[in-house]
This record gives sequence, C-alpha cells and structure tokens, in this order.
Amino acid sequence: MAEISKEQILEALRAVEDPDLHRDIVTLGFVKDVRVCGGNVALRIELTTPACPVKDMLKLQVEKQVRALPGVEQVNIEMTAQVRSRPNPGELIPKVRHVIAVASGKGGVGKSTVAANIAIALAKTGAKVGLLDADIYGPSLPTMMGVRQRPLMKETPAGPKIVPVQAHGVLVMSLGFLLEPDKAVVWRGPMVASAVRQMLGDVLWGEQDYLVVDLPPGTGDAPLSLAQLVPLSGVLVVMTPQLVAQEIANKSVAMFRMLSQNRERPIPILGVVENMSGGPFGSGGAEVAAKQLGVPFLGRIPLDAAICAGGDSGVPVVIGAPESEAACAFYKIASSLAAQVSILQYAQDIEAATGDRTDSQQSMTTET
Ligand SMILES: Nc1ncnc2c1ncn2[C@@H]1O[C@H](COP(=O)(O)OP(=O)(O)OP(=O)(O)O)[C@@H](O)[C@H]1O
Repeated sequence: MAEISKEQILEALRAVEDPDLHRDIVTLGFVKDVRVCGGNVALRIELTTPACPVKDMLKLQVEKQVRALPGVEQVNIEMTAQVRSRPNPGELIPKVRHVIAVASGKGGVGKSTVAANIAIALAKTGAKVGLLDADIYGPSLPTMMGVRQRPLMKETPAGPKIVPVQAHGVLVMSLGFLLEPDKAVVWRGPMVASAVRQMLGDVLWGEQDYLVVDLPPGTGDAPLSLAQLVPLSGVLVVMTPQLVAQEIANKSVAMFRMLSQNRERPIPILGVVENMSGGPFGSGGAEVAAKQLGVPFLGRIPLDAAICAGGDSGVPVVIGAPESEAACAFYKIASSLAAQVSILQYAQDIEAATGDRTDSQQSMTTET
C-alpha cells in the first residue's frame, strides 16, 4: 500500500474544528510538523494558549481522524501552545503579550483573590505570567502570594530597574513595594499615573504571555492610567451575587466602555465571574448581570473558608488545595479567560488580514 501522504492527514484534520474559534484546525494553522514513517504518524498541535479549555478534546479528535486513515498503525500527537501577541504591544512592556485587568465596582468582593488564583492557575498550565498589584487603597497581593521580601534593583543600560519577585510560578510586583510601610498616602491623579507607569516600565517583566493587573475597586485614576499606558487585551469583572454589588459592577463595565470611546479599538470586557457564590446572597446574580451587559459569564467561585485561609497564609487555594471545588472553579475560569483572549486575538488577526471587523468586537462596544 502507498504511504499515507501529509496532504491526506491534513485533509482528514480539516474535520476537526476549534469550538471557540469556529474554524478547522488546519485553517487555523494549529497543525505542525507532520511526519509519516510507514504506518506511524507523528504531528504537533500548537494551540493559542496552554490554558486551552478544549485541549484534551481536540487531541482525542485529532487522534480519531488520523487513526481512521487506511494504513495508519500508530499516532503520536504532541500538544504545544504559543500565545500570540497583540499586533501593537506598546513601548512600556513590549514583550508582554497580553495585559488582563481585573476590576470590580466596589471593594471587598474578592478581586485580589481572583487575580492571584487565576494568575497562578494560568502559570500552572505552562503560561508565563506576571501579576501586578495596582490597588492603591490596599495592596494585598504580597500577603496573598506569600511574598515577604521586597524586590531587588538591577542596573541596566536603561537605568535602574526593579526585579519582580517570583512566587508560586508567577512574577509579582506590588504598589506596596514602592510605599513606605505604615505611611498613609493620599493619592492624586498624576501620582497614580506615575506609579502605574513605574510598575510597568521600570520593572523587568521580560517576556510574559499574560500580565494580570489587580486594579483598585471602582472607577478611579488607576484604570484610566492603565488603559492610557498600555493596550489592554481586556478586563475581567468580579462581582458577588448581591444586586447592589452588581449594579456597582455595571458602572465598572460602563467605565471601560466609556474609556473605549475615541479609541481605534475598544477595551473588551473578557467576562464576568461571580465570587462568594452560594453564600447568604445566593448565587446566579452575576450571570444575569453578564447577560444584561452582553458579556461572557465565565463561572462561579464558591464562598469557602479555604479561599480566605489561603489568602491569609500566602498559599492561595489553587496551590494549597488544588483538588478542591474552589480550586477547580479557578482553573476553569482561568481557561475560559485565556480562551476569550485567544478568540479576540484571532478576531483581530482576521481583521488585520481582511479589513473586516467581526461581530465579537462590535458587540463589545454596545452601550448598556
Ligand atoms: N470565595 C471566597 N470565599 C471566602 N472568602 C473569600 C472569597 N473571596 C475572597 N475572600 C476573602 O474576602 C476578603 C476580601 O478579598 P479580597 O481582598 O480579594 O477583595 P478585594 O475585592 O480585592 O478587596 P479590596 O477592595 O481590598 O481590593 C479576603 O479576606 C479574602 O480572603
């Protein structure tokens, strides 16, 4: 029998579709290094994020398609990922591929907890992740991430730079490191802008797939500065099930939509998560709010004392109790978040190639 050709394999793989990007994996350019040796076929599937939620399903489908070809005896599939960069990453952090802001309408809804656990979960999948604590009212990430030491300075040709601290596989930088302990600071707009700029441009972030930024609650100067200084890949909004919290969170979404006006590209709301779900305020409220806002709902995180204890001890629940319901919720949300980033990135790539603006981006500009 004639040897199986690469073309036959690619043809068969056109039947495998990425459910998020709605294209087959050959058209998407995911199929790499196809090698055929007798009845043995080896190939590599390169996804757009290591946190891809459908990674295992795609691998199974690829295997099934290739095995069904006559003459194939053995199939070897390697799954890899390459996070694609935004076309214009900005000058301050040129090697950071995606900046994801974590926002909430009001304080205490668990925004920092979500930012920390999601950053670690993304890193656990194999992504390079930085975590920036820009919460001017109470930088809590050093405690949550178990970072006790202050970062070191390093002389570079561009002047002295801050070396972020590594914790749980994530590079951490916090506004808390720049402040003197126990000294109260009254933040004025230009100071906030300059602190945010310093934490981006004066920190040796290096090459990162995702930089997760924990914003202060509300609609103040920090989100504005961040959005002005770097192109944001999008915003994750944290809500609790209470109606009041949702109403305030809606303001946060409205603010990012307002910041999007007069921009070439709107700032996407990547999704909403419901934190402290199942507590005294029930559950499901944030999903309803997401629907009303026309943005993706990415999941619920239960109200769970282990989450709080993990934050206090510096060992977040995704590390301390990785099998728990809470940790699973964080891992699932991190995957969905990475998938949203990939979907939008893909839409931008198509737009750059064809000049067509897709529906997914247009829906981001819809006013509430
Ligand atoms: N799902 C949860 N279950 C139990 N406790 C939680 C949960 N999420 C957060 N917490 C706890 O709630 C408190 C507030 O959380 P966190 O500091 O993350 O909120 P925040 O929105 O970032 O607040 P801030 O306004 O100070 O930035 C912390 O003690 C945290 O450990």
